[in-house]
Amino acid sequence: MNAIEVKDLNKSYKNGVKALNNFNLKVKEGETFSLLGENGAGKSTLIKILTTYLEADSGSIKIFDENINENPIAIRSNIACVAQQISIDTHLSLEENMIFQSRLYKVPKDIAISRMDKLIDSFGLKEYRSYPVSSYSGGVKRRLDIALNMMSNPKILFLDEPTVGMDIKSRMAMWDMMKTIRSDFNTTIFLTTHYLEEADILSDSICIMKDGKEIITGTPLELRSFLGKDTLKISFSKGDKAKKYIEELKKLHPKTQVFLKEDKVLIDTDNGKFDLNRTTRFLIDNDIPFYGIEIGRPSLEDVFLKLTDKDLEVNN
Ligand SMILES: Nc1ncnc2c1ncn2[C@@H]1O[C@H](COP(=O)(O)OP(=O)(O)OP(=O)(O)O)[C@@H](O)[C@H]1O
Repeated sequence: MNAIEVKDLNKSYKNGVKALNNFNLKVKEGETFSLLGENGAGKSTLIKILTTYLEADSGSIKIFDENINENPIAIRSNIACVAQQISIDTHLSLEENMIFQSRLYKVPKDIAISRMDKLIDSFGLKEYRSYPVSSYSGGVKRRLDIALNMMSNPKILFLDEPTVGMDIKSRMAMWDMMKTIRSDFNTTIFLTTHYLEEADILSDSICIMKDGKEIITGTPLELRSFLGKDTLKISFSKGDKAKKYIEELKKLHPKTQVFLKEDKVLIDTDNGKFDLNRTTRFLIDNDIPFYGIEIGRPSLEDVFLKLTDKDLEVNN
């Protein structure tokens, strides 16, 4: 079943900006879905519409097969949205916040207590249970905020850039938490992030959007294979050495893209193994002092940069 199904969604603001332009999307139940796009692509507008804070101009949205406009109150009780600004009361402890939240959602007391225990246990938050939330770091506060939002047992959890500005240790703790939400609670996660590595690690599906349109949706593997090519990477001791030899490498690979990235020359290739062999031979035969040569698959970042390139036509 689809948790979310969006068809031909349009939204323009009063200033004339068309934030969503015939946007389409499907998110499957139980998956972790990441929405990627440059600043201004329309991600926040979409989340605001999906969480019923904003109305679209046209198009349709179904959340678990229910039309969002027909019963927004029922929809709201099935979703939770954690924005970048935390909603947890920092004067209270996590436990006090959770009990308060359960009352807001009219969760019976015994269910609320067992749910709270399970959440605290699953997320490894015991040490943060009883002290005021204000006593913890920003990264911990954000994890507590997510735990709090899980008290209503949402079917879909929207996370808007949950790790922005965090150090790597806090980000990894947050990733563990998201993996636990998926595995222990079967909650569908709808994530926006600017960190491609994060989307790659966590997502079942990724949608890249640009100018209010979906450009591509697929698994991280499918997106990577979109470029369909290997990249040959030749490392030099310094950037100026790479610069010195790039012209010769361009002559060896006249039909593909050969470009400089710091102290490396990168070459797109359709036949990695063949080009690896002949390029290595060329470097050795011509006494070119390289450090190393390797072939690799394009990263998600390569795909993202290619697809969101300002000069690229969007054909949907
Ligand atoms: N309230 C508003 N009034 C007018 N224009 C708006 C409003 N909110 C957003 N926009 C415009 O709509 C477009 C999409 O904005 P949106 O915030 O949805 O993008 P985003 O992908 O979330 O960007 P970011 O990654 O920077 O948060 C942008 O051009 C933005 O300037």
